[in-house]
Amino acid sequence: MKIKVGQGFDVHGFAPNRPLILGGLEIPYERGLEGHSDADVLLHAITDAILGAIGQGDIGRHFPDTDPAYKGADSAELLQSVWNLVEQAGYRLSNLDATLIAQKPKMAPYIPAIRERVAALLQVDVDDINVKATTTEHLGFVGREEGIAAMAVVCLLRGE
Ligand SMILES: Nc1ccn([C@@H]2O[C@H](COP(=O)(O)O)[C@@H](O)[C@H]2O)c(=O)n1
Ligand SMILES: C[C@@]1(CO)OP(=O)(O)OP(=O)(O)OC[C@H]1O
Repeated sequence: MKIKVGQGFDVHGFAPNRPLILGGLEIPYERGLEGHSDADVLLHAITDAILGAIGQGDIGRHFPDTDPAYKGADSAELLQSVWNLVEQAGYRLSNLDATLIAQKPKMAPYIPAIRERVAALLQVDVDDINVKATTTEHLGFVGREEGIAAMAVVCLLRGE
């Protein structure tokens, strides 16, 4: 059996008058994240982890932030198009683990729905998806509530 592992990391700064989109869901909060797309920092980290696992570079190579086609893009659609590459290459998901690094908002109430949403986007078992959150104990840009970071690790399998 072939095993491939990839990791992803992304950061977006907060901006006023934007919805906060995380894991493909709108999270109730007073500010959203700035970006060329919908700025879904969690799905961007997951997308980069998947691209890393299959040796296909990064999200910016596939969907450049200079391309007007991706202005306001739905990051869920970007993730699904990258997942198609995984399936075409004959890989399936072993498991995916992601961390949201946010001082605010409190993510715990939304984590189950985000897990379900990510599993649905990839058409995988929700048990193979884990999403968690941590603060930085008020330290650094996250601690100053200037933005949100996300990390993800994915493990893909091919063959028996
Ligand atoms: N934005 C966040 C950050 C954290 N949580 C939950 O709180 C727990 C404690 O976080 P610490 O950073 O103080 O270790 C963490 O394990 C998460 O369950 C959260 O819901 N939203
Ligand atoms: C998703 C893309 C493309 O719209 O734009 P952003 O929303 O700015 O996100 P980022 O994580 O900076 O990089 C990937 C981009 O190419």
